[in-house]
Amino acid sequence: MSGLVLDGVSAAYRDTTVLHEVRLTVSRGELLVVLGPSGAGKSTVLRVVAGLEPVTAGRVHIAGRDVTEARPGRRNVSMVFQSYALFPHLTVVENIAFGLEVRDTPRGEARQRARAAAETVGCAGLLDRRPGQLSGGERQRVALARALVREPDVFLLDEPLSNLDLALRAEMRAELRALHDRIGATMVHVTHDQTEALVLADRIAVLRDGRVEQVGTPDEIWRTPASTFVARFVGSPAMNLLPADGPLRPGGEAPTLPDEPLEIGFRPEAVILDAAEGTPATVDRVEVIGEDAYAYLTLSAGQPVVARVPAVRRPERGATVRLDVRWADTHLFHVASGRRCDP
Ligand SMILES: Nc1ncnc2c1ncn2[C@@H]1O[C@H](COP(=O)(O)OP(=O)(O)OP(=O)(O)O)[C@@H](O)[C@H]1O
Repeated sequence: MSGLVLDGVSAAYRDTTVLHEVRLTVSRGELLVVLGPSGAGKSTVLRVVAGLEPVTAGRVHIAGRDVTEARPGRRNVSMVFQSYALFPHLTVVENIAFGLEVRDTPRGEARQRARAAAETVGCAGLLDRRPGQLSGGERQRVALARALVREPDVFLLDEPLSNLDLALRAEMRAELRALHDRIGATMVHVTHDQTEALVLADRIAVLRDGRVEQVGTPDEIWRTPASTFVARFVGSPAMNLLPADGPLRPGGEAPTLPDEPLEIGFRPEAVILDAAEGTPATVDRVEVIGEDAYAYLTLSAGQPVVARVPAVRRPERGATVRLDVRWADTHLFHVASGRRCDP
């Protein structure tokens, strides 16, 4: 059974449509990450599911129930925000229990369930503190416990890790995944961070200008990006894209190409730098990050290419190198539509 279905959902702020017929199905117990750049409409997807914004077209189903017209309080979803939105004057246990108490759960029971939720997310030692006395990571746990305690049909997480520093973010990411696996909850997690999406998700929905560009497992998104947009958005540095009739002729067995303008995509790690028969390129800049180096090159016709090489074998700035890439490591896209071409 589906945990959540968005069936052709459109939404608008005043006269501006920001979601265009979004179709998404999240299975019960699945963790779907909605990934996209700023302004793509990610938060609006969550707000529509939570009932905080009306739809202008389409239907929303939660746990098999059509909730398109239902008020937020009747949807049984919990939302976790980037800002945590904890009440500063309440203690941790009061913050967690709050949502139950306003729904008339007897106080004793609410507190007991709050303690159990705090236990689940690892903040049981903080129950009597107030939010001002907590670190960012601890506040995040409390916000998660508060969402958890209501046993919602769907968890909606809006960039919940983006206020944390890099190390804590990686740690909380792993914990969030473990929490998901433990409680088997249906979750929709919004982020613009592709690493977070690749690590966390069962499936990723890439959103662009209010439209779903591709939905797939992290592996599918990485290995068979459906468009140049997805290809460039997922991966850092971004995938290289060159005209197929340009100077770079990949090596190995060539596919039969359709007779229309195409782009060849290949990731920085697919570039071979010291190929005997390769295409000449100039090294503009080299960045070393630990064991890896990224060489920023320009081909003779002026196109930029990024190559990842072991730091110990990095070329010198200003040097001329010969680069190659194997057909097997390339992706093809139609220039006109930007969509993937699988010849
Ligand atoms: N209350 C509002 N009134 C008018 N326009 C809005 C409102 N909220 C968002 N928008 C617009 O709707 C579009 C989608 O916004 P949304 O917040 O859903 O994007 P997002 O992908 O979550 O972005 P971010 O990653 O920056 O949070 C943007 O163009 C934004 O400017």
